[in-house]
Amino acid sequence: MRAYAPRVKTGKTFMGSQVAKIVESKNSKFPEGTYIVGEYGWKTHTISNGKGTVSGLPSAWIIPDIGNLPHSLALGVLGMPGNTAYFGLLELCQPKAGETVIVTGAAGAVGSHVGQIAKIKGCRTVGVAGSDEKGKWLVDELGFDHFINYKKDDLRSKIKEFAPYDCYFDNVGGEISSMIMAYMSLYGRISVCGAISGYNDTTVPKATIVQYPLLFNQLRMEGFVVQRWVDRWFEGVEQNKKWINEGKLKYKETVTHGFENMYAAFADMLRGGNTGKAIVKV
Ligand SMILES: NC(=O)C1=CN([C@@H]2O[C@H](COP(=O)(O)OP(=O)(O)OC[C@H]3O[C@@H](n4cnc5c(N)ncnc54)[C@H](OP(=O)(O)O)[C@@H]3O)[C@@H](O)[C@H]2O)C=CC1
Ligand SMILES: CCCCC/C=C\CC(=O)/C=C/C=C/C=C\[C@@H](O)CCCC(=O)O
Repeated sequence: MRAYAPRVKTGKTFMGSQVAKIVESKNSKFPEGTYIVGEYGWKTHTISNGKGTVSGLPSAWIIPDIGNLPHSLALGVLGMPGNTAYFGLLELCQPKAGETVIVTGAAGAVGSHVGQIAKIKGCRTVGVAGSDEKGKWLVDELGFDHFINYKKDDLRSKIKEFAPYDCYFDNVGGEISSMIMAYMSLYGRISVCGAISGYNDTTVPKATIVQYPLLFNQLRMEGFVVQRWVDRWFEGVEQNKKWINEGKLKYKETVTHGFENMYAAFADMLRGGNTGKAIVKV
């Protein structure tokens, strides 16, 4: 992925987070047998001094008591993507009951979670994703009110049909986002989470002007990286766990088996092959 390439030099381990079991320890804070989340990259085994990583997240962190839920959720709905949805939506968009929230990348780990939090908060929710199968899951199982298939539908007319939007949670950037911004309400809020539509671009794309809607509708647009809320990390995890246990928050994992299939799983995720969180089980 070209956008990330400057952070990953040739010959270095590729970035990634993992759930791991501690098999041997000389650190009493991380006893043998405990399950942790660590940002160790694409590895089968890691030797760690237990200190934080460059990202500033509380890495490695011991997975809190999650009852019978699978440990892999600490990579998704009970981990970094879950907190991205929780803080990125609630802090930046501040959705209120009765408002309309639109989210792109809606069937992914972050997007599917964002739409459900919006529903929990009493909002009308519109999801944008790349297949009708994903749309069916969003509407029939997760309770989204509307779905737009950006690969098939007449995008602008669909965006217009469900408008205006009080909140836009942007996972993809690019032209879809420019279009959505043209259909926001007065004082709408945009949380810029990601720009996956451009991560593999080889040239700097030309952009549609977003200043007009920002100006005339007096929108607020703010980017974030989830590390911003590192001090409140376990607030997010605990709240998401509570919603799962109350049956208000559902999740899906797309699981690939085998370390040797890591690259294929990663490339497939970029092409939209995953629904919910993409996991590789080693
Ligand atoms: N700011 C932050 O702190 C964080 C940001 N992120 C960002 O959030 C976004 C979602 O991450 P995550 O939930 O983990 O990933 P996802 O699980 O959503 O997987 C990526 C999805 O993106 C969609 N996609 C791929 N290419 C395009 C495109 N050209 N246009 C529209 N959609 C596309 C695909 O679904 P489809 O079938 O719908 O095309 C694919 O399944 C990413 O941009 C990621 O970088 C993630 C974590 C933290
Ligand atoms: C450097 C250019 C990147 C281009 C995309 C930028 C932002 C979007 C994005 O994907 C942000 C991701 C943020 C990730 C945050 C944390 C991870 O690095 C560590 C996760 C550790 C964990 O507990 O899971």
